Amino acid sequence: MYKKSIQVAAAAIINTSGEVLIAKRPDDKHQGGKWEFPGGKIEQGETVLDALTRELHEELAIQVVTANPLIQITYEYPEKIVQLDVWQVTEFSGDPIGNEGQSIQWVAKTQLFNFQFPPANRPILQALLLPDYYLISGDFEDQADCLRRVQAAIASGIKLIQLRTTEKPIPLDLVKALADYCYQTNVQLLIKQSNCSREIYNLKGISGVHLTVAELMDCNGAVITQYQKQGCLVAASCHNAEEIVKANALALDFITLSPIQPTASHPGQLGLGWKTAQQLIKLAQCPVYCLGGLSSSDVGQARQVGSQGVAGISQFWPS
Ligand SMILES: Nc1nc2c([nH]c(=O)n2[C@@H]2O[C@H](COP(=O)(O)OP(=O)(O)OP(=O)(O)O)[C@@H](O)[C@H]2O)c(=O)[nH]1
Ligand SMILES: [Mg+2]
Repeated sequence: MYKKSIQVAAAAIINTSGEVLIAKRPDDKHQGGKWEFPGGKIEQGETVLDALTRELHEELAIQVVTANPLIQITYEYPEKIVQLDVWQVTEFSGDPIGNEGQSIQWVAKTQLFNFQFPPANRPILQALLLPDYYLISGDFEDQADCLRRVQAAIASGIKLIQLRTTEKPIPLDLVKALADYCYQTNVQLLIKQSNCSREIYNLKGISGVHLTVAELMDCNGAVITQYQKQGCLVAASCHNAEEIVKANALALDFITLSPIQPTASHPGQLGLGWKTAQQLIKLAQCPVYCLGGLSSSDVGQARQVGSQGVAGISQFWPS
């Protein structure tokens, strides 16, 4: 059956306290009664930013001053396909009002999950909550050294960490020490599924699991649902379209895409380059971190091609 596809510009408007503005959709509209990020259909001849500016003026009586791309999501509803181009609006003039009679509310980012949004919106909430950098742990000498490096990384502003070790299983003492520290500092710690036992995911301070590409391709939805029901984030490493399609089917919370540039750790392997990366990121229905041969100075470029930011080991792991 032919399904109509519509292009929509939507805004995560953020105030100086870091809260996000949400609005309630009228009961008689598609996904009526649910909360949304204000916005609407892109009209013929409009750029996304034109449409966003027009819609926010119509719906909220504000004028956009600064807006940057956040995430693009394509979602297939039973009756239509919606392509949402979501931008973050960090500066605007005027005081937002429900100009079409709709309720509006400022909400702390961490409270967004308590509101009912259309099903297309789940990745948008993740994109708002995830930071620009994803640290993948590198080599360390012993447990104390690992903890020291993680602490230094957190002190430098890192908020999301994947513990990657070659030891299987990861020593429980180490995981507990790291999880404790991450819990205290409000940092999200992900563990590789392959090298730990299930009980680890019940530890306070463990935020989720990162799947290798082999685990991703081998995985079924029931396993993922079980993790997500426990409140765990599920991430995976992807390198091509096939793997991204699998990550989409499993509704993962985020992925890494690599290698963007050639790296010393994979000699002889070409990088995807930014152009191919951009196409692959568009295909992904969750936030994507660019990985491989990048440094913190690449975060602007990474966001320009639609990704969440940059992941890395060598540039981010303290010595
Ligand atoms: N604005 C907005 N639309 C969303 C979100 N999530 C989501 O699935 N949608 C869907 O995207 C489409 C956007 O349409 P809209 O109703 O806002 O369009 P519009 O402002 O131009 O209004 P109109 O219906 O009067 O033309 C709807 O099908 C809506 O269900 C969201 O967070 N914000
Ligand atoms: Mg609208």
